[in-house]
Amino acid sequence: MLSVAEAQARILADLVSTGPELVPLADSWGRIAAADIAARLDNPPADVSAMDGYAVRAGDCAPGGTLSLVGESPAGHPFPGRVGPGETVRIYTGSVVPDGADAILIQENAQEDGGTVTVAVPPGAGQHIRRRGQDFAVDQVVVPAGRALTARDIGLAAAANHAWVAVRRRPVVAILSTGDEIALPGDPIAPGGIANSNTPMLAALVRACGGVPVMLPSARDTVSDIARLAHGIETADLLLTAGGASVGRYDLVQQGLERIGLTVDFWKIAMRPGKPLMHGRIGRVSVLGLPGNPVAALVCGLVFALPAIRALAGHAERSLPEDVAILGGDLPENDRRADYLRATLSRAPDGRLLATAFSRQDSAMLHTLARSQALILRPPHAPPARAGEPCRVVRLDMLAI
Ligand SMILES: Nc1nc2c(c(=O)[nH]1)N[C@H]1C(S)=C(S)[C@@H](COP(=O)(O)OP(=O)(O)OC[C@H]3O[C@@H](n4cnc5c(N)ncnc54)[C@H](O)[C@@H]3O)O[C@H]1N2
Ligand code: MOO
Repeated sequence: MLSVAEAQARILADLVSTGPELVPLADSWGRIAAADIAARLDNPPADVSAMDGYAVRAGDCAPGGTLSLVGESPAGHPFPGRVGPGETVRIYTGSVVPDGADAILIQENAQEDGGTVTVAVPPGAGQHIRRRGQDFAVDQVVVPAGRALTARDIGLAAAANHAWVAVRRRPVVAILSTGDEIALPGDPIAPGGIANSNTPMLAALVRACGGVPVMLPSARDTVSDIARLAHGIETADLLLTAGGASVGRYDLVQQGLERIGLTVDFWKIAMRPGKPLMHGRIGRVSVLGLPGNPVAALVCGLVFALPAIRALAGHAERSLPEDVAILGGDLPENDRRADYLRATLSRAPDGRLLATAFSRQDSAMLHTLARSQALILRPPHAPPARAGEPCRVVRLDMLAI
């Protein structure tokens, strides 16, 4: 069986990011920059005042001295002249500093009377002046390609004079759940039936990764129904299936998809939950066959679909947030499958992060999954571990998934 790292590498190996599209800057939140965004101007575009007061020549200012007021520089209306010896110009926060001036005398430290300004406390040279380009300079990259735009990036790109930005097209991810027993949530559940939790859960995961989920109707456990529902999948960027991945008589996802051209890259990995994971391709579309047990579907979704969707979306950051914690309880020796244990997080008295695994790790138990703040990572063949020992965790509490 393949290791988790090998499986991840093979899934990512041939994924190509989607192409760019232009969107209005204000609509670009959470989108992935398709190219570096470079400043179209210096910011500030000129030397400007950081305070309301008077533009002066610092050398002319002495306590009790007077200056002659020769004009005004309101924001957006720069003073056209020059501040000569013994002169000053009224100025405001954000206004352009006139030529000749080299400091701002704040108005609390001055007294204006007619055409004269009396200095109470002189400013130091350069004081209260924001220099041209001190925030960023023209042509400087302010948002690098591959970054998911935040509100702060949008403010920055706007300041850099961009109205539109090139972002990656969101990858379209089709989701196909299989199983005679599954019904739409809210519908009557027949005897032996179960509400379909995987499809809406995976759709939310896709959306959180920056993709556009397309929820296909669920397939019955027949080769023909699976092939029928996945027909035409070539227009998607990725197909996620859930269920029918294991070895039972009715686990028919591979056979169903083979009818429409699936070639399998690998099947089964050394991971718990998630052993029957399958990866393959139908034409240009990558296929991830997730196990049906909902916890296995979601954990495999995090470990394999998340980096794949982020790669398709052109996201520079593809890995899950990890941390080191100390174990809140003893753990037994592990077998050959990498284990992902649902756990809560708290703080030990010394402030260290404490990860405590739920006692039951059945991969059908969604309630413990929803309550988990972390997944404790147990490498294959890990020896028994005692409470207080360090462990690696995936920080589910840092993912809005
Ligand atoms: N003899 C063996 N049996 C199993 C093995 C094995 O190696 N040998 N592997 C086990 C592991 S590990 C897993 S995980 C499951 C995966 O099975 P499938 O992917 O074939 O999933 P199903 O059999 O279709 O369903 C499993 C379970 O999950 C429920 N389910 C399925 N789809 C949904 C859905 N959309 N929403 C909610 N619940 C769903 C389904 O009713 C089953 O209870 O196989 C083990 N068996
Ligand atoms: O993926 Mo299965 O859940 O390992 O039980």
